[in-house]
Amino acid sequence: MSKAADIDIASITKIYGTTTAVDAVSLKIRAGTYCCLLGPSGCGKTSTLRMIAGHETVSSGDILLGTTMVTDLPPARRGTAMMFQSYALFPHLDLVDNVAFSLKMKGMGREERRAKALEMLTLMQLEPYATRRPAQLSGGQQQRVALARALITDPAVLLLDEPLSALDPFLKVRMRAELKKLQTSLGITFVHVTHSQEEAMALADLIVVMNEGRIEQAAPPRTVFEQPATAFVARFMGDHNVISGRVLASDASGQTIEVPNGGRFHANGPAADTGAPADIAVRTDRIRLGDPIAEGYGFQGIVGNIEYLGATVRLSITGAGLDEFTVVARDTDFFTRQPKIGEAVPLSWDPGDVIVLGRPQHRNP
Ligand SMILES: Nc1ncnc2c1ncn2[C@@H]1O[C@H](COP(=O)(O)OP(=O)(O)OP(=O)(O)O)[C@@H](O)[C@H]1O
Repeated sequence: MSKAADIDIASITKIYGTTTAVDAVSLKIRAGTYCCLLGPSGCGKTSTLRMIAGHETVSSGDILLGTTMVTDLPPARRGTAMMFQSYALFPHLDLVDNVAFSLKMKGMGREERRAKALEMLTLMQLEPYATRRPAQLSGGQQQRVALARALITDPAVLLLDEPLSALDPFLKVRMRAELKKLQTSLGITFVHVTHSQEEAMALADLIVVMNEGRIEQAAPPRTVFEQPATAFVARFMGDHNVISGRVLASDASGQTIEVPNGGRFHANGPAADTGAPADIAVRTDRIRLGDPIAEGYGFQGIVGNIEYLGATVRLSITGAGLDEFTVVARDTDFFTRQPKIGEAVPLSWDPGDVIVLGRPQHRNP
């Protein structure tokens, strides 16, 4: 296999007609990283991937792979390979010829390319099916053929566009583990587009959260989850309550934030201008039910809905001027108190559990 390569994306923009799909995105992906581009539909993640692959031209900006400027190189000369969402297998060719196809395009002789393809099929545990056609395979097996076909070109970077989306939930989890194992054993850089938080958390060393053509945060999964940089990231990753309001008062020790219908909350951290918009987040599993409330670090909420989930119970709460507020209580904590729908309950959290959210940073450090 080729040596893994750093990817250095310098302020790439993609404009389609009047739509700016990718807006001056800069990103460094270290060699050997499993990177997930994560975001809602239309945020620009596929366009970013396709520009790295060379299937889409950049409107401006540059892409460096290792020490090579690849911005204007055709896909086959970049050292990248792409695995498509639909797998794009040739229905009339057997697996060996499907996998060997790109070697044929490069002019490699029949025996040599078939031998290499068989080697790759063996790596993917598909050797017993080598003479079958794609339609005679399961979804998971077809996906492995598509992987074999991408990897046979010996790429430094594998680009994957929603590779698991066609699989049923059970297979998805199994193939996810196989992808991670493959990336670790090959040691090459994977860039994987997904809209699933769970998939990105399970796979990535580096999660790049995108929104409206920009990067909201690029960091390891634990950082993205525990220290979401922006309200968008906190909401998109889930399991956080975002409290949005304006700074009522502020000093060196923190801010008091007022929400539209009068609730007031405290956040430790840097001072901010009075009247400025301010967002904080508190994880849904960090809220205590029934304890005394330290002023500004909780409120009296009304239980709107209760969902029993087994190990935890999810409560939807209204009150204190907040539109949406969720508490995920451990089953034992919930059943000790057993609040009912419509009941007022004290909800509280520790000052250390407040995350002060900032503005999008657009690049990773
Ligand atoms: N060929 C195109 N022509 C015009 N607009 C396009 C084209 N491709 C993408 N777009 C637009 O660019 C924006 C970003 O699209 P992109 O496919 O990169 O997003 P995405 O995050 O991958 O979305 P999805 O998850 O739905 O695939 C969208 O508004 C989309 O409609």
